[in-house]
Amino acid sequence: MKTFDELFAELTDRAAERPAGSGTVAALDSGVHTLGKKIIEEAGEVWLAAEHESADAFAEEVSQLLYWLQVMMIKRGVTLAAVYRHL
Ligand SMILES: N=c1c2ncn([C@@H]3O[C@H](COP(=O)(O)OP(=O)(O)OP(=O)(O)O)[C@@H](O)[C@H]3O)c2ncn1[C@@H]1O[C@H](COP(=O)(O)O)[C@@H](O)[C@H]1O
Repeated sequence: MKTFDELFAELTDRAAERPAGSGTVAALDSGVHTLGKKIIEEAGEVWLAAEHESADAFAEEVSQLLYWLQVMMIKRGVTLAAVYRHL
């Protein structure tokens, strides 16, 4: 288990070190347009899970949406602090 901030740190390392086989590296290389479509897809899955699935299945979909949002943040060079400023 990891926190939101811990995942962001891990993904930031992946972006810097670019280890072979990292799905995050491949996702970053796919570009903002592709990442945007993935975020929309995952958001849809969150919505459907909220309406039709268990709490645990819903939580899993939320975790995936958070992952893809973090990948987009890293792609755009946006830090957690920049986001937290708006909360
Ligand atoms: N938390 C995640 C995470 N959440 C979601 N995903 C990706 O998002 C996809 C979402 O699954 P779906 O079922 O919606 O999509 P799918 O249709 O099965 O998958 P696709 O065919 O669309 O890729 C997963 O298949 C993963 O590719 C994640 N990929 C990685 N992580 C974590 O990120 C860290 C770095 O991972 P790597 O870069 O792969 O080393 C590790 O701690 C991982 O656990």
